[in-house]
Amino acid sequence: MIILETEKLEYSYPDGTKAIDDVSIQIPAGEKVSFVGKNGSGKSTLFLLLNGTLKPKKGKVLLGGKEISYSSSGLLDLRKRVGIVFQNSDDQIIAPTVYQDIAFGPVNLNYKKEEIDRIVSKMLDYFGLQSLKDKPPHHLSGGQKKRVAIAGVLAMDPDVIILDEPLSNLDPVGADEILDILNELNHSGKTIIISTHDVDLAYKWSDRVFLMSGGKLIDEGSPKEVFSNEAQVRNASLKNPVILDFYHELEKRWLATGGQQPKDIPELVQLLHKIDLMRVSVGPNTRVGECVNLGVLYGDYSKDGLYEAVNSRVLCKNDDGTAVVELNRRVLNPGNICVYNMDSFDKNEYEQIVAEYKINFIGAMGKKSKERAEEEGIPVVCNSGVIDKSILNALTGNRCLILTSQGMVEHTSKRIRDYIKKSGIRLSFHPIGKSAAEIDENAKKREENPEKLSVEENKLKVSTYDHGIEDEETRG
Ligand SMILES: Nc1ncnc2c1ncn2[C@@H]1O[C@H](COP(=O)(O)OP(=O)(O)OP(=O)(O)O)[C@@H](O)[C@H]1O
Repeated sequence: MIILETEKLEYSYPDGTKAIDDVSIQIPAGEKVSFVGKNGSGKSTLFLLLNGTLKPKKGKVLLGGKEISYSSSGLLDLRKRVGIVFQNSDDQIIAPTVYQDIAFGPVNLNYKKEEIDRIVSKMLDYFGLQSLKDKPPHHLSGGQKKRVAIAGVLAMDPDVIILDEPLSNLDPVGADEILDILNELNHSGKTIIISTHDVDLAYKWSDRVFLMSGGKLIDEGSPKEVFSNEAQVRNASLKNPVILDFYHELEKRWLATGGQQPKDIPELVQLLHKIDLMRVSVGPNTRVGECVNLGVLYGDYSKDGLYEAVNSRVLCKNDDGTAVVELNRRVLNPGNICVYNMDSFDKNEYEQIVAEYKINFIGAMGKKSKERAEEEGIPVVCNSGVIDKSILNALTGNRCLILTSQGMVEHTSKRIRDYIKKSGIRLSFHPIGKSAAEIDENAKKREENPEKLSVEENKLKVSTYDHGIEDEETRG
């Protein structure tokens, strides 16, 4: 179903700058969408047109197939369904306290006081802002302000959330936290639209990419489709995702299977060629004929098992400090990955799992899971890029545990099962704890038989998002 679309949209600012030129797009409900383009390509203007802040000079904006109305009631309804988070949080946060700012939307929608309190309290909990609720928003850090701005939009329970450059000015961990939130919201059924110049983010994160240049839409499709057209990406004054550049260099040197488009590091690792000779850096005192230990190797060649390169003989040494070595393999068993739903955390169950699976690597995903893990004194060693890092750790024989929230169990399990299926590596994977196992079982059924997906199961999927606000009918 197409939730938001434009037909031949045009917009010029009063000074005559044509910011949007003949843009027709269709955004399917429930997708993660990125608009990518250099500064001034028209992304922010388009977003302001999508939520009715600007009115087009020509063309239409349609929500759920209906042209939007610019009457005050039409705009109120539109903004309830399509929320926008501005690039600069200071443009958005206007109330004297965090609480009042988050309450702003529900107050304007004339909700009853108890309903407003309930919604705001839920948002404060979800975004980890309870302790800051009475603070003036301009005293907050950039990451905290961004969370307040998103909470304020989410308080109106929109179907579509548009975020202009949501990660700009955030540190890497803060950026990962916002991405975790966006993924959770998307898994609860929300359509998430972002703008970014960060091609690596757009390539890895999105279901669909729209490429903008000079106010026009110049390409669209899956990230793999859009970023396979290097000339078009250059035309838009952008660069290729780093992972693709790196892969192309490996491909040229016959070090990786050609003609593919790895999306992340685990996918890239899977494409590495099996080689028996390797050029490596060695210490100044290493001599030809001696043996070196290279550590654990994996990738395309490890489909029949991981191996460790030990006692690899140095065949020749180069002036630049590198040497060609002959690999000597010792087969290793891959490790395993467990996924645990922190929303139904039970200390006894958790301790049993850690002991039974001999867990030695723990990652936490999502704000709430991270906080709960901290409260429980769980020794989390990884809290960003957790899925990829767990796969890479399991490949080197480690036994990993991913702590996440209920809404993310399905996504996490799917990513890991997809990796196992594509790579053929016999990593063992366990969604553990009763609720994680159930969610994974339902997801598997849906994947095997998508047409037969029952209404009940669909509902279950949406209801796994337990932080959202209630349905229309329960409002005052
Ligand atoms: N209020 C305004 N008045 C006149 N021109 C404007 C105004 N706002 C934006 N523009 C112009 O419209 C064009 C599109 O700007 P827009 O902000 O939509 O681009 P963008 O892709 O969001 O850029 P950025 O990545 O820098 O945020 C630019 O040429 C810009 O200078």
